[in-house]
Order: sequence, then C-alpha cells, then structure tokens
Amino acid sequence: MSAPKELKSFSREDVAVHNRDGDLWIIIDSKVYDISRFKNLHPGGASVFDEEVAGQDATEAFYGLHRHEVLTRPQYARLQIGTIKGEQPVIYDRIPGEVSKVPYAEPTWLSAGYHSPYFKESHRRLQQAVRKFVDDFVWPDAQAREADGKRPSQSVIDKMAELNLHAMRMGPGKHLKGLKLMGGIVTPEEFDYFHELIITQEIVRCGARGYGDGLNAGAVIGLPPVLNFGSPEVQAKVLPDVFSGQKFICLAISEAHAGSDVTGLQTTAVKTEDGKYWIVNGTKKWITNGTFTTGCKTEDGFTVILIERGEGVETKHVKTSYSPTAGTAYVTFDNVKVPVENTLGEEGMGIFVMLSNFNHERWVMCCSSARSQRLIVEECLKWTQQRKAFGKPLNSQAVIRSKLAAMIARAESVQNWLENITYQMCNMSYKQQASKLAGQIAFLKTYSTRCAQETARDAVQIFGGRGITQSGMGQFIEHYHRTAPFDALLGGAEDVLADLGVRQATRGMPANSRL
Ligand code: HEM
Repeated sequence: MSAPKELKSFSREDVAVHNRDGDLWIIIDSKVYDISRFKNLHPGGASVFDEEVAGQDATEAFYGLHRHEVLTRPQYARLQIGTIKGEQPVIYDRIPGEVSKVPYAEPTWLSAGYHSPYFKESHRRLQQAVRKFVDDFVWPDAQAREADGKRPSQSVIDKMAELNLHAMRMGPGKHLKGLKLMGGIVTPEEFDYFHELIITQEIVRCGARGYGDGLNAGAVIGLPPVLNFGSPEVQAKVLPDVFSGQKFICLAISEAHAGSDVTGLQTTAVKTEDGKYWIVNGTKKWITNGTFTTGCKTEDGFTVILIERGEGVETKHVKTSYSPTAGTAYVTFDNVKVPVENTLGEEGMGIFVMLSNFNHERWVMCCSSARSQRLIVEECLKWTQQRKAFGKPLNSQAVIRSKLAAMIARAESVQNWLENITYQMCNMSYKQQASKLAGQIAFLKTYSTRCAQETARDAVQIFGGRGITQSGMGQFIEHYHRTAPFDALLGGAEDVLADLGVRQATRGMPANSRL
C-alpha cells in the first residue's frame, strides 16, 4: 500500500496557472485537485473542463452535478493534491451517527431546540446507538446490495442478532425477557412502541426499500402468529433461530387468486387419516423471506399453519419494480407434509390469528413510510439549494417552494399523527388497541402512503431526468418513486383500509346521534 500523499498548501493564484490541457487543476470546497490525467477519463466528458472551470473554483459547478460521495471514492479522493491557504472545507463526509441539521430532515423530537412529550432518555440513547450502528454497517451494505441485487449480507444480519435487533423489531413483549438489548442500553421492561418506532425509522433512513425487507422484515408480519399462537414446542424451535438471524420467516397469505380478499385464497390443507399431519397444496405470490406462516383453506374454514422449507416447497423469484434484494418469491406447496403441531391458533380460526396482528404490522408500515418521506424532503431541500437553473438556485422559484411546502407538511403530519397513535398503543392493552385503533391505524396507513406517492411524484418533478436515473444525484428519488407504490399495497390496499376505518367509525356511532 502506498503512503498517503502529503497535501500541499496553495494560493488561488498558484492554482490559476494550471489551466490547460496536460496541466489542469481545479478547486472544490477549498481542496485542490490535479485532474490533468483524469480529464480524459471523466465520466461526464473532457469538454466540461472549459475556461470557466480550468484553474478555477469549480465548487458550484461540481455540486450542481455530483453527490459529495463521489469525492470520497478512493480513486477520486487521490486526485486531491492540496488545499487553499487559510481556507477550510465546509462540506464534509457523512459522520456516522450524526443527526442532520437540514430543517425537517429529522422529526421534531430529534431536532435541536424542539421538545416532545413522548421520547424519554432511553429512547434518545437507543436512537443514538441504532443510528451509529446503521450508518456504520447497514447503510453501506444497503447501497451495495441495492446496486448488485443480492440479498443483505449475512454479516449484517449476524451483527443485528448480536444486539438483539431482530427481537426488538417484534416490538415490546415477553419475547424480550432476559435479552440484552443493544448492548444493554435499554431494558426489556422499559422497551415500548416508541423504541420499536425508532428502530424501524433508523433502518429506513438507508433509503433502500427492498433491502429493508430483505433484512428479515418478513418476521414483523410472519412471527407474531408464532409468538401469540404457537405451542411452546413450536416457539422453542423457531424463535431462537429467527432472533439469531439463522432463519428467516414470513407471512404467506396473498396468492395469484386472492389479495385483500383473504378469505378467497385457494391453498388447501387436508389432514392425513391418522390426524398427525397436514398435507398442503397450493401457491403463494409476492412472499418475502424463508419459513412460511401460511394461510390455508381447511375443512373448518381458514387455518394458519407454519410450514418450513423442505420437500414439496419450492420458491422462485418474482421480478418486481421494487427490488431484487427483498427476495420477493412465488411459492409452491406440492403435497407438503406438515406436523399438526405446527398449527397456529385454533383450526378454522385463522382469520383471528391474522387479524390480531394487522394493527401492529400496519403501524410498522406507517413508521417506515413516515421516515422515508422525510429522507426525500432532505434530498429535495439540498438539491434545490445547490442546483442552479435560469441563473438562480432552484429554491428561488415559487413553484418549487410550493412543492417543498406540500412535502414538508405531509411528512410532518404523518409523523405527528403516528406519534399520537404510538402513545395510545403504549397505554392500551392489545385488545383495546384492536377496538380503538384499528380505524385510526388504517386511516394513517392510507393517508401516509398517499402522501408518499404525492411526495415521490413531486420529487421527480424537482429532480427532472435525474429523478428517474438510478445513479448520481437523483438515485434516492428514483428508488423512492419506484418503490413507494408497494407500500400502498401491502397490509391492505389503500381503499380497503380507508373503508375499514369508516365502517369501524359507523359501528361506533351512538344510537341517539341526530343532527
Ligand atoms: C475531481 C473532480 C471531478 C470528479 C472526480 C468527477 C467525477 C464524475 C463522476 C464519477 C461522474 C459520473 C456520475 C456520478 O457518479 O455522479 C461525473 C459526471 C459528470 N461530471 Fe464530473 N467530476 C469532477 C468534476 C466535474 C466538474 C468540475 C464538472 C463541471 C464543470 C463536471 C461535470 C460532470 C458532468 C456534466 C457529468 C455528467 C452528469 C450526469 O450524467 O448527470 N465534473 N463526474
């Protein structure tokens, strides 16, 4: 390995004389780069280094066309030969764990000078630790895997397991008992839904939608039926492996035949004559991750059965517009023999098994949608400040500001409603949540994913062609615009959820209510 180059100090006049072919320097944020040889290798072409740039300060030109991250890549960082005397760079690399200072880039509870009635010291400790962990380990893997389409690296899954993050993603409950959470900074007893919200939102900051699902997010919807309805033997078999990141689990409900209409599914489970096994036949579609908490049609109606990978179970990749790293699959069950002990809940009562978790899973989706919108707000605020059009920054155009205003209002309203619902969840039993919050959560989910799609569309307008380009300035916008529609489908399509909320409200109308 060669020794790091010693950086020299130059005046702006020193730099100005290196302004021709074969001897070409530029200044970016008070750093001096020798691009004499790089010029002809530059992905944006050689002609851009004209007299406006050669030997000059190219900071504005550079940041109008590249993300800062470009200059941190080793092959480009080594082009730096010095700095400008008496000046300091003001643009810096991502600092792992740092809270953004861009207005609205963080929820108010995390922004300097604001207050919150909900978030206590243990939440703040957890947020700092999870952000640092995500920045150090998850963020780089997320970017690399979204680029190569492979599943999340097992090393990241293992690190998450060491800190018990997989267990914490299931929310508060007895499954946390005795576990050391995030190295011991939160006790299982104090862990509440706000802690869970923090974990979900910190992971979402990676801006890698499919990757987040690939990190065994399927457990959030697939594991609760095992936790709440599985026999102690089934739990002992499954939970340790999932929490340690050795096994993945998911919910297998939707089929080519049935989506929101859960009762229309066609996968069947028939008992063997000795009553010891289920024989499962059928297919599932759009399923993410490994072991399957599967909705089946049985003699008595609808039953949920835990099916492990094995003989008769096959999966093949479904190519979606969202992301290959999530591992979305088409699953076929061909005479799969499953011990009846794997039945989750009572036979024929599968709908209750499923319904019992709908609120929590939709709430997790809201946490995720709220945070991903904020990431887009931050990208847009930065871009409209640094990008010039018609000789002025984009944010000097009223039409652009009006789009930003709408985006910010959406992100803030979703987060604030979410925090209120989370507070209610912390103070209600699971049963109370089912009767009081199903409508609220359904409305928030619908509202949030609609906001997300409007924000995605506005962001593409603001970024122009870059908003549909998978690398460079608009890469997170392109990803968001491509993946946001998925959030509007999972956990119940928007219209179905909104209707559920209204029907619940209608049922709660007092008999004597009159205008
Ligand atoms: C050390 C200095 C520079 C480095 C290392 C560099 C590197 C790159 C890289 C890697 C790309 C590919 C796209 C991306 O990854 O964002 C690119 C594109 C480009 N660069 Fe540079 N660049 C430098 C300076 C400049 C300057 C000063 C200008 C303008 C005066 C410029 C104009 C462009 C243009 C027009 C593109 C194409 C952008 C697009 O496709 O949207 N570059 N550059």
